[in-house]
Amino acid sequence: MSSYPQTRLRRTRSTSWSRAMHREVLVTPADLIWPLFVTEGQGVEDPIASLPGVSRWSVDGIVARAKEAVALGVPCLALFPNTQPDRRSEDGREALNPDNLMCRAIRAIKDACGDDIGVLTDVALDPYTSHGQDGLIDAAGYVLNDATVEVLVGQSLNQAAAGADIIAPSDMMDGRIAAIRDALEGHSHHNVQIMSYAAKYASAFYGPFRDAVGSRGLLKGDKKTYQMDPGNAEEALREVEMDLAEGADSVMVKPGLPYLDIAIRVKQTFGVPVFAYQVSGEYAMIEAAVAAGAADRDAMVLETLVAFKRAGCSGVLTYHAAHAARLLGA
Ligand SMILES: NCC(=O)CCC(=O)O
Ligand SMILES: [Mg+2]
Repeated sequence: MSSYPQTRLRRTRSTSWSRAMHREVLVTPADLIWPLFVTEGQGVEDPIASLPGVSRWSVDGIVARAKEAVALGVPCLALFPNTQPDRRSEDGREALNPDNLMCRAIRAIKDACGDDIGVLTDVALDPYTSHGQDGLIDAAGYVLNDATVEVLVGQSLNQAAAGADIIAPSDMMDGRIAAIRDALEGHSHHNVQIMSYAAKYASAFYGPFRDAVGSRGLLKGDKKTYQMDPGNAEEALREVEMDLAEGADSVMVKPGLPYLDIAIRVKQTFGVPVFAYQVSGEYAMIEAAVAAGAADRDAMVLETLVAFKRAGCSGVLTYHAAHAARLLGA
């Protein structure tokens, strides 16, 4: 009888096989990039209180995580060093040391896993500076753009020489992608990619990360003179456009879930590979909800990841990567 709808969208939802058949986007382990924190020592696993379930690992433990990632089908790791306080300085020069923690971790992973896994390395000075800012500062504490870019170029070459596959500048200085691309080409690192943290916002969601790399207590002030204002979206498109013109292979939006509108706009405007960083505060929110008995971790993690895919992302940096890959592989 015509009082009933001809079109019933519930029809295709009525069974599990049909839902599977009509699903528009899927998450697979290949969509995940696993951020890992490296610390000094041997056999060290150092849990991070504000990121329950996440630890800093010494280089041997990082290699074990890399092998775990390969087995799980996770294609790439993102490395962050917890630099010892006595190796931090005003100018962050430890970033240029070919034997720094980061370079030792890159070499160890590449020795153990070769091209079975990609290594993405963060370029910015905050893990190396005594003031916790991402660049060099003047007497007033202002982060200097061009002087910082020069150091970032050296940091990038240092990481590429150690075997990094993807250089990921997270500093938000202007012009650094062109400078780094030029230097990589000049040193025959033609196939070293650049994933630019193109639209990185000055966010309240980074707190646990600063604990993890040991910069929270050091940081005075904020990063609002270089990271983006959360109210801006048009500006994110300009940031992305510039970084692509300067030679970025892919771009990142960060944080993740609160900025999905930016991810989809970048994808629809430029059609390039877009990645999102589900940052430490987002991870901590999920874990806090689970600890409070308010959420089902597995369902929530997978739902957030599919949201990134729906928003056009090629992949997601997430501290839940190994857990999610296990769920997806099961
Ligand atoms: N450059 C990397 C980060 O700042 C990560 C932030 C986070 O996970 O909170
Ligand atoms: Mg920029």
